[in-house]
Amino acid sequence: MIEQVALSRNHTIVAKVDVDTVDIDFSEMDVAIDFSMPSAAYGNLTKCFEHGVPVISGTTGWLDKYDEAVALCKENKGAFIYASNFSLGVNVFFELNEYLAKMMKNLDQYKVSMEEIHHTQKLDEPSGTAITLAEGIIKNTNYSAWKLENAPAGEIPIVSKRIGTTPGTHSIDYSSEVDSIEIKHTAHNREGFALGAVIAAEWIVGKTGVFTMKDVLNLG
Ligand SMILES: NC(=O)C1=CN([C@@H]2O[C@H](COP(=O)(O)OP(=O)(O)OC[C@H]3O[C@@H](n4cnc5c(N)ncnc54)[C@H](O)[C@@H]3O)[C@@H](O)[C@H]2O)C=CC1
Ligand SMILES: O=C(O)C1=N[C@H](C(=O)O)C[C@H](O)C1
Repeated sequence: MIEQVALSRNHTIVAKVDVDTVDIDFSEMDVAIDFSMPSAAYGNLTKCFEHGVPVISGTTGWLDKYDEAVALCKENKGAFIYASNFSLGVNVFFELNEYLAKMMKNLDQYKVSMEEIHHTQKLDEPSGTAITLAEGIIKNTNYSAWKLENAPAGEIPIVSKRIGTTPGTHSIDYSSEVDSIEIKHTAHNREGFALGAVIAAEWIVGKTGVFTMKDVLNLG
């Protein structure tokens, strides 16, 4: 999908890398896009930084090494964007989530919960997007952590479901005894993720530093 979107925007694919690729020619690359596997992402980023190639990273499930990746990028005067979700709609949804969380902060009668639904091939749970959403709530409320399923008071419960070929659905619910407020993002297909990643790749060429999709999309 990334290749298709990149070609449609008049880019050239100079290398395609998979698990069995032995030699990579970095010489013609303006930018690399990594959507691989949790266990592979950090190694792939490292190689790109060492070769002075900016990286757009969409792989989830490797963030225990995010700080190391940032340090390595800076050390090599490289350029780097990680996003748990590159779709334009989800990046607006991230902002909406934080805005709603700020308003709900002092309304103790509402309890928050989150649900994410993805295809059955997905390796990680909860989704990277759900973790970003939970972090957005934690930053703006008195919730201290998130937990899969049964969370104790003060932590955000996340329910992960794996159903068929679902591209990615995330919903956040604040419920009280008398009513509920729900916000939800539904990806209709995977094209939005690829388009956002290619837009980020176009944006980062020629820049040095560690950025986010908020920078790319100029979202306030
Ligand atoms: N940030 C975002 O917007 C999105 C993130 N993702 C994430 O991207 C990752 C990949 O997801 P999918 O495309 O659904 O998985 P997939 O399984 O369809 O594709 C992953 C590919 O990576 C390859 N691979 C394995 N080891 C590799 C290595 N060492 N170097 C390079 N490639 C390697 C696999 O052979 C496979 O072709 C997951 O972590 C997923 O959560 C997926 C969609 C959107
Ligand atoms: O694995 C996927 O498919 C997706 N992964 C990302 C995530 O973990 O949040 C983004 C999107 O939801 C699709």
